[in-house]
Amino acid sequence: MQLNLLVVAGDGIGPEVTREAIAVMQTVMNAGGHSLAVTEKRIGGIAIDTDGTPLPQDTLEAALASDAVFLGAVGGTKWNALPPNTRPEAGLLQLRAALEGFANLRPAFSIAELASNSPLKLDIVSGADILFVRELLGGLYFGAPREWNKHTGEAWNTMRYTRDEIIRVARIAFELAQKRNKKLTSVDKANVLEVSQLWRATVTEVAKDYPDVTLEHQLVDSMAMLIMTSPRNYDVVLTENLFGDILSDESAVITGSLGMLPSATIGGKVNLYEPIHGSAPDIAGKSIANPLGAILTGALVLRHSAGLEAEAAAIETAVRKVLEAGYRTTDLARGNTTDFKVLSTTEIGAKVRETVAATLATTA
Ligand SMILES: NC(=O)c1ccc[n+]([C@@H]2O[C@H](COP(=O)([O-])OP(=O)(O)OC[C@H]3O[C@@H](n4cnc5c(N)ncnc54)[C@H](O)[C@@H]3O)[C@@H](O)[C@H]2O)c1
Ligand SMILES: CC(C)[C@H](C(=O)O)[C@@H](O)C(=O)O
Ligand SMILES: [Mg+2]
Repeated sequence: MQLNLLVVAGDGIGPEVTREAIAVMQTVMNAGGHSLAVTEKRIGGIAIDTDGTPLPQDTLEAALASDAVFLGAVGGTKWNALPPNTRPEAGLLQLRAALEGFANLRPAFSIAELASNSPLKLDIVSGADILFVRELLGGLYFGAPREWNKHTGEAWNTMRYTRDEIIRVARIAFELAQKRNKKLTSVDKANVLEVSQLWRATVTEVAKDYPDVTLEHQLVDSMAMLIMTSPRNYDVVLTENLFGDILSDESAVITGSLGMLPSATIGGKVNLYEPIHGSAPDIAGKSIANPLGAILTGALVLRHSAGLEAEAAAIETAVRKVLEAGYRTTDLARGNTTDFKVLSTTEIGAKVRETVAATLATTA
């Protein structure tokens, strides 16, 4: 098969980690007689600098014409003073809205080889495997009115959801729970917010169609604590947009680094794939960024947009084998340094490619 992938690498470490992810995908697809046709376009700060807008029209058109979109990261200190609607991040939000994907799947898992990387105790993280389903097109991110009134010194945003927006993302979460451990935890703030009361009532109603899935509701503040104290209690976790943004970064603590976690956004016209981390201005340009989250995002592209399950699994296995062999990026290099070898972004990417190629050659 041929997959037409639009790559928008963006800013900071975005291009560094994206390069490695695409190279791994190319290796795997070529080995299986498939082809990955890559088109590259600008988004974010780099697009502001060259085109005067964070989402140029030709990027948007190429995205809508592609089979899938892969985004590295956007943003950086250079553009921090801009108002929200012209910042690099606005380009990403416009792209998400245009592609219409509303279910952002964010796995957060413990990897045995990295368990000692987590500040959490081994017996707490070991075996944890959570799938966040984060609603991506609603809530405070897109609700109107929104404004910072400089004259009155007031600012406001609107957390808004419709019943239909909640139903469609809840259905995806329940269907995923059916294929996993049949447990769904819905996160809200229903003790304070009307929008959360609607969320809870609607999810409870949708649950009637999925009697094999156990539904529980959890308030977001206590959930932030429970995810750290008992991550193994959770299977699929359904959240509105902002709660999912926060809880998924927090859950990177289970894995040991924000640089490890992938995401896939489904349900719209074209799927969008992004590692969950940002442009990491503090480490950009040093070739020390961890590309494994981006590489695992590549596995999600193959699984959800190319139907290549075995190839996706081969990438995930290769990442584990590279860690098992003791290779680490700087963010993962905690503990006794004689136990592992620290590699650069490009070096660890090459290790994943070698490993996946060797695995595919033996299984061919
Ligand atoms: N999808 C995206 O494009 C996206 C996501 C999050 C943040 N951002 C943007 O990124 C910029 C920086 O935000 P931030 O600093 O709050 O978050 P960040 O995710 O960029 O970085 C947080 C911390 O994690 C580290 N980190 C992140 N990814 C890493 C990786 N792959 N390897 C090693 N270490 C890694 C960074 O060095 C930093 O110390 C902001 O402009 C923000 O808006 C973009
Ligand atoms: C950059 C920003 C718009 C984005 C978000 O808040 O969704 C990021 O934090 C993420 O997690 O993908
Ligand atoms: Mg985030």
